[in-house]
Amino acid sequence: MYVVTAEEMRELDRLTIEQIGIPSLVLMENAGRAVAEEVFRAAGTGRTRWGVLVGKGNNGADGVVAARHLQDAGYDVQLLYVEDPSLWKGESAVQRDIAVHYPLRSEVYVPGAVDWSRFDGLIDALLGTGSRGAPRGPYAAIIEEANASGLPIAAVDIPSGLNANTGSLNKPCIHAFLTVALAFTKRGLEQFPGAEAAGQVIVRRIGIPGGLADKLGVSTFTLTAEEMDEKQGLDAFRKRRSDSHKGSFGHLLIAAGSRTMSGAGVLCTRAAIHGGCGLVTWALPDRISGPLTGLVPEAMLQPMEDNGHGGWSAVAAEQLIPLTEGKEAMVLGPGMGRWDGDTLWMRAVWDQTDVPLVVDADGLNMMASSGTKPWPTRKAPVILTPHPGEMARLAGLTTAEVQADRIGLVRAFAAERGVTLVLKGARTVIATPDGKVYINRTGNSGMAKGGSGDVLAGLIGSLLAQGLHPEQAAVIGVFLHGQAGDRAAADKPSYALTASDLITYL
Ligand SMILES: NC(=O)C1=CN([C@@H]2O[C@H](COP(=O)(O)OP(=O)(O)OC[C@H]3O[C@@H](n4cnc5c(N)ncnc54)[C@H](O)[C@@H]3O)[C@@H](O)[C@H]2O)[C@H](O)CC1
Ligand SMILES: [K+]
Repeated sequence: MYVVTAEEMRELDRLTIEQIGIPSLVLMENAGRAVAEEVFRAAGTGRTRWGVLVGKGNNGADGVVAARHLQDAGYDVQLLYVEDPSLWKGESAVQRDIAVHYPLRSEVYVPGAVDWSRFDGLIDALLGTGSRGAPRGPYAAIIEEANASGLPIAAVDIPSGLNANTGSLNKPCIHAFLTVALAFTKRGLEQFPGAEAAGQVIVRRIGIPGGLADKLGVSTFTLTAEEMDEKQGLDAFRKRRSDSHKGSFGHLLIAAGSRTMSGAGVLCTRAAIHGGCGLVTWALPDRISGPLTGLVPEAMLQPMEDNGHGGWSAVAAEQLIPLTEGKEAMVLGPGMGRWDGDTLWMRAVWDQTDVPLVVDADGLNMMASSGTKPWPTRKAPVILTPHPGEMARLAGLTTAEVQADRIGLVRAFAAERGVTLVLKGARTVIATPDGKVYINRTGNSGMAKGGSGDVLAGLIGSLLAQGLHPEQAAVIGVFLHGQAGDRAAADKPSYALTASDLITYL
């Protein structure tokens, strides 16, 4: 599904109206009717007294249309105009006049004077994609009162106060249980904290042709299960050739684990095996290889020169590099730890190997220690899998800055570095070097635990080793990782979910 910015949405509206010739009022009628249908679906015949909070722009006008349709369906509806509607222009004025003649009951909002107990629910039609900055004046006051009322709020297009492009919340911002996104979902509805403020997001067509988004070059997407099958080839990938042997599914090299973080290597290796690749070789410091023998019996262990403490510092890059021969991909980083000179070491591996490479955890930190200057584009593809903290170090930002506009950041970073980038966290985003961004919707808070990332790195490496394109490996890996978490969370409380469960449920 396409995910648009406020600017893209405005342009799509404009093209539909001016070039296709669908009048603005027709789009608005479709929008308001869709909102009414979804509110009716959610509230049924139990909660029938609805207040509609109406702003002065087109978002408010959509709300007036919704009010008409809800009244027709038998609801008791009251418009609350946030500003004096006699000053309104354009479509808003048209809808205001229709409301007078229909008639719909209306009043102008006076701060502190609304008896909210008259309502069973509210429709937020205050601000949409035309809003700028934090809600001001009476808009701010009515949002505060509406939130404080405790009533369920259904938002038209976006919750008022949400930054539609980044998902950050202005103060104040409506907290909705339902958001009816018009024509396309918006970036801000698909990233936290916006996704939380929006509640359930339902996208409704209003007459803007879907193909127009492609024409305009919209390149941000969410992926439904159906789209995973059809567009990302997940269905085809699941069908393993019956005349296959272990050599058919690739050989993955994993460089991971050290004395205090051996589990990262175990999880990564197990996830890789469960992800379907034919062979996995796990390179690890010699001292820990003994105790771990037999823990992952399906993998081959490659003990490396030990520094005496189960660490990697004695392993020359020249010892690791030849191990990539005959491998289809490599994962580097989970639980490796850090040591003096590790950045140069990592750079040597980067420059002198030509297998597709997944860099995670300490591998990313080694890269970050060289500063923010991009490393030369590798011959073979690279997938970086940072969490927000690692991303911050790579980009020379704070974690808060990373989280403030995840989509904008990953798109720019992936393009600049020529890598596929997986920025983890609730609603993981994946950016490709050619400027596409995918937002993942699977997964849950039970996965917010140490080890989840190691599983993801191993899984993506496994998919790369099986010959998937880096974009496909990253998108399918992230999707399946979250889906495994969702299946696990259906069987046990999310508190009790473990990274090992993710592997089981793969
Ligand atoms: N034909 C169409 O274009 C369609 C649009 N749809 C709906 O329209 C909104 C976007 O409407 P727009 O008129 O561009 O803006 P808003 O209603 O979001 O904003 C109204 C108005 O509010 C003022 N304002 C802006 N920021 C603030 C603020 N922070 N505090 C207070 N006031 C603010 C400003 O003057 C704006 O003009 C879209 O979301 C859809 O709901 C329909 O979908 C149909 C097609
Ligand atoms: K709104």
